[in-house]
Amino acid sequence: MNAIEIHDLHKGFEGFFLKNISFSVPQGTVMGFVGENGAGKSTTIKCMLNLLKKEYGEILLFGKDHVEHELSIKNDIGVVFDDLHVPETLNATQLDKIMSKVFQTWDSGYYFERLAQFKVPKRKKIKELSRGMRMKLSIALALAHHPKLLILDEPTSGLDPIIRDEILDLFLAFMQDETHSILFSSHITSDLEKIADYITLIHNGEILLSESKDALLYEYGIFKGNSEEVNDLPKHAILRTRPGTFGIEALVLKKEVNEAFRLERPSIEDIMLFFVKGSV
Ligand SMILES: Nc1ncnc2c1ncn2[C@@H]1O[C@H](COP(=O)(O)OP(=O)(O)OP(=O)(O)O)[C@@H](O)[C@H]1O
Repeated sequence: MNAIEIHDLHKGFEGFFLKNISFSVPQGTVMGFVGENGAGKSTTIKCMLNLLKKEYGEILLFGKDHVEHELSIKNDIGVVFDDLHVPETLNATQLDKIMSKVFQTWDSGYYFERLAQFKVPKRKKIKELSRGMRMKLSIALALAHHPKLLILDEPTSGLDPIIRDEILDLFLAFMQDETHSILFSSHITSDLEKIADYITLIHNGEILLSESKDALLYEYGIFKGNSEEVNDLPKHAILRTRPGTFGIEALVLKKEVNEAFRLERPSIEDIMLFFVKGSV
């Protein structure tokens, strides 16, 4: 089963359109959702959560229509945005009381364990917490009703590498249950390299690719050379080219290229740059 299935989603603002957005997140997997600023990641996520009304298309969460079954679906989802959107004068203990009324499955024990693990003070007002602490609190809030799906919109942005690592470990622990799934929107491609099973790249409101991370990292290669050398590559093997430091760089399908060509392994960031900035 797919935890998330999006077919042909359209949503427009003045000067920006999400067009034909289609991708799926199989249950038990982590989807990295990557794209530059303003590419449409948050808009897609807000449409999924029905915080923005879609214009057209189908969104299924756990196989059910996301609007028709909104209430039951939301019990099984934990959401983290890039900041904590709750009244700033509350503290973590007061939030526990509120959330226990919102979710029948709210687990105060688990919530306070996470706060202790993350050293988030229980009685300090939210406006007095550092950005890292607010994000950790946000993640504890998203997890403590034991959701099956986490929807994370830039949960690690602006955090230092040590806190990011702790947070990624928490997500990896969440994924120990095979029925759990994560949609993880991020600019930080190294985080996605660590945690994602699949990568979906969105650019200017359109999906440019949605593939398994291993396929991307092992089936693609980068060839660096001058224009004559790049011309010697089989045309059908070249996905994108872009100017390099000493000539041209080509993103190629490894299996279509003779072993005589020395290829480098791409990172997710390389692949993103080739697809967004390279030429076909
Ligand atoms: N409520 C809105 N009204 C009008 N335009 C909007 C609204 N929300 C988003 N947009 C526009 O839609 C485009 C996509 O924004 P979105 O926030 O989805 O991008 P993003 O990929 O999440 O970017 P970032 O990584 O910077 O968060 C932007 O041009 C933005 O200005």
